[in-house]
Amino acid sequence: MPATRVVVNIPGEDAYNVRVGAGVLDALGSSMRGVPVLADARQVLVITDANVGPLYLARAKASLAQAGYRVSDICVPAGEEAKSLTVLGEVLEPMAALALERDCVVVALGGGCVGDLAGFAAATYMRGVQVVQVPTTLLSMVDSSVGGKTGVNLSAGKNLVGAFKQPAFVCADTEVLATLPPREWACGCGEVAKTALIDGDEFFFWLSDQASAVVDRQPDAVSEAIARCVVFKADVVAQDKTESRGVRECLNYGHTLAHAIEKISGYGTYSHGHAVAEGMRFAARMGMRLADMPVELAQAQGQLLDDLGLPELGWEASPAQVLDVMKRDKKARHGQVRFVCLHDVGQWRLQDVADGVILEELEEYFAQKRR
Ligand SMILES: NC(=O)c1ccc[n+]([C@@H]2O[C@H](COP(=O)([O-])OP(=O)(O)OC[C@H]3O[C@@H](n4cnc5c(N)ncnc54)[C@H](O)[C@@H]3O)[C@@H](O)[C@H]2O)c1
Ligand SMILES: O=C(O)C(=O)C[C@@H](O)[C@H](O)[C@H](O)COP(=O)(O)O
Ligand SMILES: [Zn+2]
Repeated sequence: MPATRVVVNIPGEDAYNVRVGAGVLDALGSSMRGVPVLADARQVLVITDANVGPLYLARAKASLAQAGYRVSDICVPAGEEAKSLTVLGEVLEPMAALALERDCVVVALGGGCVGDLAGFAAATYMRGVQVVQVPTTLLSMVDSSVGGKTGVNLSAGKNLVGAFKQPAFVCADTEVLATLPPREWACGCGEVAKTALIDGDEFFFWLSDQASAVVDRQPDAVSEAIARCVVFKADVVAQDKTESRGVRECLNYGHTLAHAIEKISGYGTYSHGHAVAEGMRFAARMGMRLADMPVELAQAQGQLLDDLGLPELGWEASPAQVLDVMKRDKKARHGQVRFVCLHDVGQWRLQDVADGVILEELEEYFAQKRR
């Protein structure tokens, strides 16, 4: 299957390409030379993690060196451990020690954790240098590498510090997905399902039909799922780059509970995508109670998640603690938690939910798990 290209054209930003295809990693350097803001750069810093580095760093570096870049690299811990202020410091100090100048380029080679950390390092080093995202997980190809949200976690909650920093280029080599463990595959499917549900009927029915092909990693289905997600996300971000116009919040469907699950259970216990899937199931409770979500839609969503290998999670916490963490969510206003609720596929609204209602629904949700 030939590589595909999606152009992300956000007002006020340089347009950038998302290149998706088998083997595109080997053309990373030459592709970057074709991007005007990267063409004259000399220094490249590749940031990767302890799992991805041994698998793909040599290939990335060879391609970059062949294109004439002087390449250094830094390896960070795998997973959420990398998304901390401590690790951010452990990246920024060596950047200065390497004497990287303002025209250097940071290349994020890894999943969403590397991408969020490296993007934030690029946003802050010398007040901002270019970043190229090279996503290596399904989740990062369908979601995190595009749109410019970067950042790290605080002990109070997920992604509580960060910056909007659009990449100059995104290089998604679908071949590297072959080494992705099954848990991480399902995790990516969580964000694919989210995107289909907020996009509309066409994507939702396609995904419902193709769920087993996606689970089995059939190349055509996987490439199509990635392309559909990127096209949709690019359109949303182009309308609302900084989530300030009431459009981008849709990408947060399922995330109100998801981020609470991730924080309370200890980052990394449940993957982000599994938490998002659970969060969509919980958001359906809110949707049915407060936002005209038909029960049939909640059932269809549940079926899709089951079919994608995302069963309900067996986690538990005190409702009061969950509510407390939810109040740190970036969608909350004046202490009021707000959920993205669906009233049809592709039709959503941001719903204020009273504390008492959240507590009641959490009680019932946990009670149902115990039955
Ligand atoms: N910025 C955004 O818009 C955005 C969007 C969605 C999610 N996120 C964030 O992304 C993070 C999750 O990203 P993720 O699911 O990619 O997790 P991740 O980065 O932790 O990667 C998952 C695991 O797979 C390993 N891995 C990565 N690529 C591999 C490969 N090709 N072969 C073998 N192993 C590989 C990693 O080392 C890690 O252990 C969360 O922190 C989430 O908050 C950000
Ligand atoms: O790009 C966005 O916008 C998203 O909300 C995508 C989400 O999948 C992603 O998890 C994001 O990091 C969540 O953002 P946050 O602002 O709630 O931290
Ligand atoms: Zn997410």
